[in-house]
Amino acid sequence: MYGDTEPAAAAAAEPTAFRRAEKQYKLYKPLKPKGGRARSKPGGGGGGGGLEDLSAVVDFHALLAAAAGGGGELPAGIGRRDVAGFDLFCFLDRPGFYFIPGALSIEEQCYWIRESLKTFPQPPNRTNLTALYGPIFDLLTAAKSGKILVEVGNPNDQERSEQNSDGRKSNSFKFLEDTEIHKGEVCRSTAATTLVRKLRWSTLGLQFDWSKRNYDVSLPHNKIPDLLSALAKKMAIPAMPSGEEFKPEAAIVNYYGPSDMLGGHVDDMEADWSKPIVSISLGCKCIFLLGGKTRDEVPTAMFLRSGDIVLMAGEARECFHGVPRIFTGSDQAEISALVPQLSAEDDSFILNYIQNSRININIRQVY
Ligand SMILES: O=C(O)CCC(=O)C(=O)O
Ligand SMILES: [Fe+2]
Repeated sequence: MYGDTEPAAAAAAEPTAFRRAEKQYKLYKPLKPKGGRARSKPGGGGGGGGLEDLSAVVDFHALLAAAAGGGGELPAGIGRRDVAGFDLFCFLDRPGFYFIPGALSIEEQCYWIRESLKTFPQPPNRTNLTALYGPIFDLLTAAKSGKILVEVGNPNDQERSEQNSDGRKSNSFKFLEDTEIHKGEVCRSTAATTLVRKLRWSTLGLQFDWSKRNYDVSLPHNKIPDLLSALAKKMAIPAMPSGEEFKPEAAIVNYYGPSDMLGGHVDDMEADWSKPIVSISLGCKCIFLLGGKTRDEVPTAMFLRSGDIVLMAGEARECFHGVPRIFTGSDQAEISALVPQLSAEDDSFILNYIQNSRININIRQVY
């Protein structure tokens, strides 16, 4: 997928402006010449190359710092507003898009990072792993204690295998200690730590069905946790039609590893686009692309850092957006402030995870 074409050449070959921007910013792994050692690509950016051109990426925190230093007019097209007591940025040509820099304290960020790994993937919430393994309980606890998810039972064994809702028999999986596994008996096994790394999304509240790209209200679900609901209601205020309160009914939690990206898309499965999507960034810094109503409009690139919140309502709901790039590694991820808060023994797995990952929680009113 990565690493075979120079970014500039790859970008130029793309048919739409959005795809060109995605190619421009995505992570290019070093080229591996046949039979030789990997070498860094000239001008290719990549893991630690540092040669890529990020000068066009809007950096709202740098704008804040410049303003605090008494200088710096805002670049053309960017506004800074006080809306309902929130100090936020917007783009003059993208009504309905709001950027709230540093909306969450370090303590709040750590709380939501822990919840994203510990509570949010718990059944009945579904994750990308559910289709492969069935419901997995206590994944984080299993990962912290080095457990292994093991397939138990034989599809032809009436007693041990379980029935799916469609009547097919399927094996079930359970966590075991390494010492409990008898080689030769095990069909499939995966370390819980690997599964956490493979976690790509989980859904809270009304469950989103990715195959139908719609909400499936018949699926069992819990309501959005009260604290998350309260946070979303508060943060949605600047983008809400006046006098109305945001009703958090569903959330998608995205988990990004170093080379993961989220392709350009529009979130159009909610009934009322006047209500915002409240989108929380946690962990490693990323580039977020905000385009127009077609992929042909050139998107604006901006950095999102841990604790930033983005709101998309009204016309901005119709705009293509995506995440082409995550910055991992201590100098680029910009998460050093989280480290002291996650330095207790019990948090060591989470600290290790978040140093190479970004989590996004986006909360929606569906009806
Ligand atoms: O990760 C992000 O910041 C954006 C996520 C997003 O657009 C989505 O889940 O629909
Ligand atoms: Fe989205």
